[in-house]
Amino acid sequence: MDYSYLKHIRKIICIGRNYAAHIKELNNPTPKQPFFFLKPSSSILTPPVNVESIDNIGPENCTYSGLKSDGSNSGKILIPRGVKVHHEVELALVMSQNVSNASKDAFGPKELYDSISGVALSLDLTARNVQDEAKKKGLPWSIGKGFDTFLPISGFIPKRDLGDPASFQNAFRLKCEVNGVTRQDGTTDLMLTPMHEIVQHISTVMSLESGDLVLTGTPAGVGELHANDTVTSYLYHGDKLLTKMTFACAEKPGPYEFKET
Ligand SMILES: O=C([O-])CC(=O)C(=O)O
Ligand SMILES: [Mg+2]
Repeated sequence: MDYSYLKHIRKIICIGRNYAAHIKELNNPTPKQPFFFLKPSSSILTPPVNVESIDNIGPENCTYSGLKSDGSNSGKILIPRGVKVHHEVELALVMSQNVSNASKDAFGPKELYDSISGVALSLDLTARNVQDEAKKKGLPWSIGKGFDTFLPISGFIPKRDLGDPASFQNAFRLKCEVNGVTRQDGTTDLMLTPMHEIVQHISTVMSLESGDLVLTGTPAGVGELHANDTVTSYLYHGDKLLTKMTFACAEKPGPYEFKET
């Protein structure tokens, strides 16, 4: 697995509410235009070297000291005290070109395809009760989305494995299982805003730079993760499994505890 692409990230942009059934399950309003938020690169977590070793990775190793020289940062998903952590499986785009202030008529599926080097499978982990409080109080989502280990992400999948620009939008299926039970299973043809429009829109606000990641929103079925759970996600292109990743969850040691104020 190639994680070296993670060393070139300058920002991680995540689209919210891009699948109708997920909007409905959280009783959220449908956005009139795409909205997005940022996740810090310190939340990156890569899969363990082999799944058999998963039980041997202790949560004691819970301070972040940067990515390893190969771009990896393997470990467990850490559940902060008092936090309801939700899994959100998402397709991530890996940008390979700068896209700045693109206009709608000049940026279609082909331009999107030309501006990425490939994709990755990701989990936009969300501290749902922290986010709920932030929503209620009109505060930012940075805490709810940004804890360490809140961006489990796969190795790089180059675009040569991904068909042509015309079929790209509808080609993927995302799945997430917790302890062997399927929680999320959705296809990218269900996105409310297609990927070329997402990137075009983002670029009118903040320019996308080579290396940036764009997470494209989650399908329905989000749910809670607890310490000792095992979460496995899958990314398919048509019927072909592109990648699969498995993580264990553990309580996060240290001083943080969420209490609604
Ligand atoms: O937290 C949320 O519900 C927004 C979001 O990231 C998504 O829809 O993928
Ligand atoms: Mg999300």
